[in-house]
Amino acid sequence: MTETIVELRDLRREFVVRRPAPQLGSVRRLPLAGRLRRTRTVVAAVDGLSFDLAEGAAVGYIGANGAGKSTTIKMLTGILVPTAGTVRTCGLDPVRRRRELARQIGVVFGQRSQLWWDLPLAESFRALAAIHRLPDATWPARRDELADRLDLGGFLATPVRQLSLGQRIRGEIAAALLHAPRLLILDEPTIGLDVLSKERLRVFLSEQRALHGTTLLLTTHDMDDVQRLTDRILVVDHGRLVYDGTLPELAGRVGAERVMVVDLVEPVPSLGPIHGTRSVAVESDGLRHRLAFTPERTTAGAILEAVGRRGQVRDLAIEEPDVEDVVRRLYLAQSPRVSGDPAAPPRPPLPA
Ligand SMILES: Nc1ncnc2c1ncn2[C@@H]1O[C@H](COP(=O)(O)OP(=O)(O)OP(=O)(O)O)[C@@H](O)[C@H]1O
Repeated sequence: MTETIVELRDLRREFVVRRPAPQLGSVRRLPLAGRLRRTRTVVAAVDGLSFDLAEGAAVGYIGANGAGKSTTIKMLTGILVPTAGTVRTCGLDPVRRRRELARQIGVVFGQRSQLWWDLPLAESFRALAAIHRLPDATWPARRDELADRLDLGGFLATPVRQLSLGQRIRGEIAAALLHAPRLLILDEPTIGLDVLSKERLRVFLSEQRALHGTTLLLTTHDMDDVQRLTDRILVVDHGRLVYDGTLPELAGRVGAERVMVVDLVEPVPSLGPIHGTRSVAVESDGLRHRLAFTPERTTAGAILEAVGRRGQVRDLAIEEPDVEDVVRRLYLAQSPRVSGDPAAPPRPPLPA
């Protein structure tokens, strides 16, 4: 049976903020503070989250800026104490058993470093091996494997402050994996990386998962990361879970369309109505047609057959829905507060 590696129940974390204007999110007013008469408000950064992660899963944790992703990660890893609710990571209370937990998880915050800035990368690895009490007989081989897979061999003697961003992030990931954690949490790991570095990192993470069964929890604004690395997404909005399922299911649910691009042998200015489709564009004087459709209303096969009756098809491609657009649609459908009513209660989550 698959083990549950992360378990959240009604998890809540509040922050007290002082500002004059009412804000988005779940807000409870406290008495006015001092003579400045500034309003003290309590913001629920995480507002009653419940979900489980199964060991071996790869999960994208996504949401807009300020949705509560980092706050959740901090509670999962024992950095922040929850205001209410419970969290268990690897079966442990992350705050009370933070040290024990540290041996079972690896965490990478894209914008913060766990490496020693002035030490060569190799020395950081040595220090981490000592902290995790890794046996001398095994950890150097693990380091070498990671250095090889992450292309770090040439930088082991370089002080961390002299590494490029991409080299440092690879170093951070090697450091987080040195002790072979069961759970790897990545908070915006590819932020600021160029296209090639992002791609290399994704290949590496997929390999690690396949080789070691490492559970992956990823927060990112990069939807390519989500698409390439995860098989389940959790979408959070104002500290609440608004979707739990797969990306294709979500695309279907919010009515996101696929687009069939058909190239014809001879130009046809208009294909006329084709059941279940909408003409998005006619290009190259009628040689290329773009037809939007949802899998609920018709199939690619049926469209192709209908197009074939109107002209000879030379080539075709199907463009999947833009993931950013899918998530944007979910946000708009889900949260009336996004469209300007701060007091409106959030709608219940879409069922998975
Ligand atoms: N220490 C803090 N004090 C006050 N408010 C905080 C604090 N940390 C977070 N918040 C607030 O809690 C909310 C959630 O923040 P959080 O950093 O978890 O969001 P996020 O989803 O990780 O955003 P981003 O994608 O921008 O990193 C925000 O409104 C933020 O301003």
